[in-house]
Amino acid sequence: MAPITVKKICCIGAGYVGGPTCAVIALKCPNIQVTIVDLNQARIDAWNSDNLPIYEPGLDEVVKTARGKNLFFSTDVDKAIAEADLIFVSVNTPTKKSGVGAGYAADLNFLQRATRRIAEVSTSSKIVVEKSTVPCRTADAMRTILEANSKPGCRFDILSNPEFLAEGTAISDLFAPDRVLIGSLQTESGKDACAALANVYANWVPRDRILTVGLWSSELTKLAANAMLAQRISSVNALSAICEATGANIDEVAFAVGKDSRVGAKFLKASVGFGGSCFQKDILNLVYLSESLHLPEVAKYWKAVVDMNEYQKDRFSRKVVDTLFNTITGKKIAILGWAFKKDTGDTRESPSISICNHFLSEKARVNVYDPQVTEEQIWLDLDETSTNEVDHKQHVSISKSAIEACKDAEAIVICTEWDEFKTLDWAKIYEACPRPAFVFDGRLMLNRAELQQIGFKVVTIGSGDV
Ligand SMILES: NC(=O)C1=CN([C@@H]2O[C@H](COP(=O)(O)OP(=O)(O)OC[C@H]3O[C@@H](n4cnc5c(N)ncnc54)[C@H](O)[C@@H]3O)[C@@H](O)[C@H]2O)C=CC1
Ligand SMILES: O=C(O)[C@H]1O[C@H](OP(=O)(O)OP(=O)(O)OC[C@H]2O[C@@H](n3ccc(=O)[nH]c3=O)[C@H](O)[C@@H]2O)[C@H](O)[C@@H](O)[C@@H]1O
Repeated sequence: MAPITVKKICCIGAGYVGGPTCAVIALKCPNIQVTIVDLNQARIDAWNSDNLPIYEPGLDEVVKTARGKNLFFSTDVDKAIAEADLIFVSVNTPTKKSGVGAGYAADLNFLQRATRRIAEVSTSSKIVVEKSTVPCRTADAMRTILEANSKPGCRFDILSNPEFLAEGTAISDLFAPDRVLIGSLQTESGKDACAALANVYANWVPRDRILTVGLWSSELTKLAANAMLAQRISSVNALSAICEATGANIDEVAFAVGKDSRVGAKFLKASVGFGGSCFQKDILNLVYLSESLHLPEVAKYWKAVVDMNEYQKDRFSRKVVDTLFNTITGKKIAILGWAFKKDTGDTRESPSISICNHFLSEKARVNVYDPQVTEEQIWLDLDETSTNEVDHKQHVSISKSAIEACKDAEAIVICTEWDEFKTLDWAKIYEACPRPAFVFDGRLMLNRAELQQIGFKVVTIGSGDV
């Protein structure tokens, strides 16, 4: 059979993954027409405007270069499916909120609806690519749905092509990925489909970085990669508690441990805990999968990574209260950073939300500043997570600058590692704070000695003295 040449791509889901990933494909493959579709009209309108729906360094330039040439954003899902020869399914797969597996299993409703739509509107054969993160063997369910609903003469080859980009560095990750992983059935047509997708990536990714494996290995690799990354953070955060109790310093410990080339230096930064839409969701998904496979010890092992993360967020919040002489009632606390990490406006599962809610339960007055997160989003996050113990509308205010947020604050709590916090005029901030003035560095990012020199009492994750 002649090799399949992909000419038209449709991406279902214009979110944090579908948008940047397929915009980069369009940029790097001028001969392929890429249409990114979504049911959410507001999101598509934003993709078609000067104000893109997500903040990601370098994304504006990519979109502006390709949009209108070979990159299109639309709500006409059916038309884009019908025209495409390859379809990425890049819809959300959140943790299930109710029913069997609630709190653990992935909710595959969006994925299944998109799959059903592909079957219903396709009049020609398609390569269907799982881009969303899914439990192992989801491709089986997709195949069953596609085959049961397809028209005569349409065949569907299903590939798994999980995405490894991290938010904040999505564009550089997509330009130069460590690897691209493609899983397929090891049948002739499965391998042909795999080769067709590999040829798309080969427009800019070196061949030796394009890994081709079996479908189930590919699906499981994505969950495994996130679980192992998160495990490193929980490990270093667990050690940070020992450091605080012994006077050891977690940055020194992590640096020395990471010098062992078998361990490696990356992803060993102690923090207030990991956030983001995926680590927790994907580990819980792995826990559920392990339990379904009657592997309770394996489930328990991975669950501990999430438990340690909850412990770290709670431990940090308690430490703030303890240090402020066991009460923060009525005290003003500045939270610097609301996004789950720097260089993104994404707040999903951000540790700042849990930490703020902890302070609110102690009836503190909280002032929040983040350079990228909108006021509307901060209120939405608090509305969604409020326990109704305290009226957050009365106790929280949102500032337009870090300096404004810190004015009159008895404690300044760094939750996100935005670069601008390093270069703030800390002496000026100190002047506007009541004494004693505390800085809680939840990201180990500030120069402790300089702050102490100014007069601040400094408390950091993973080191002993105040
Ligand atoms: N956010 C990230 O950094 C990464 C996410 N992933 C995975 O990628 C998947 C997508 O994640 P995000 O892009 O963050 O989600 P998202 O929530 O930002 O975007 C998903 C989009 O799909 C749309 N959608 C849902 N059902 C649809 C349908 N039937 N037809 C058309 N559009 C539909 C939604 O309206 C939404 O705009 C998830 O499985 C996630 O685990 C993987 C790697 C990185
Ligand atoms: O599947 C996904 O969604 C993605 O999840 C993560 O990417 P992301 O969540 O965007 O960001 P990370 O850089 O991994 O950070 C996650 C959280 O861990 C925290 N973190 C990270 C590294 C570290 O050393 N310490 C630490 O606390 C970050 O501050 C953040 O809250 C993975 O890094 C990506 O490879 C993966 O594709």
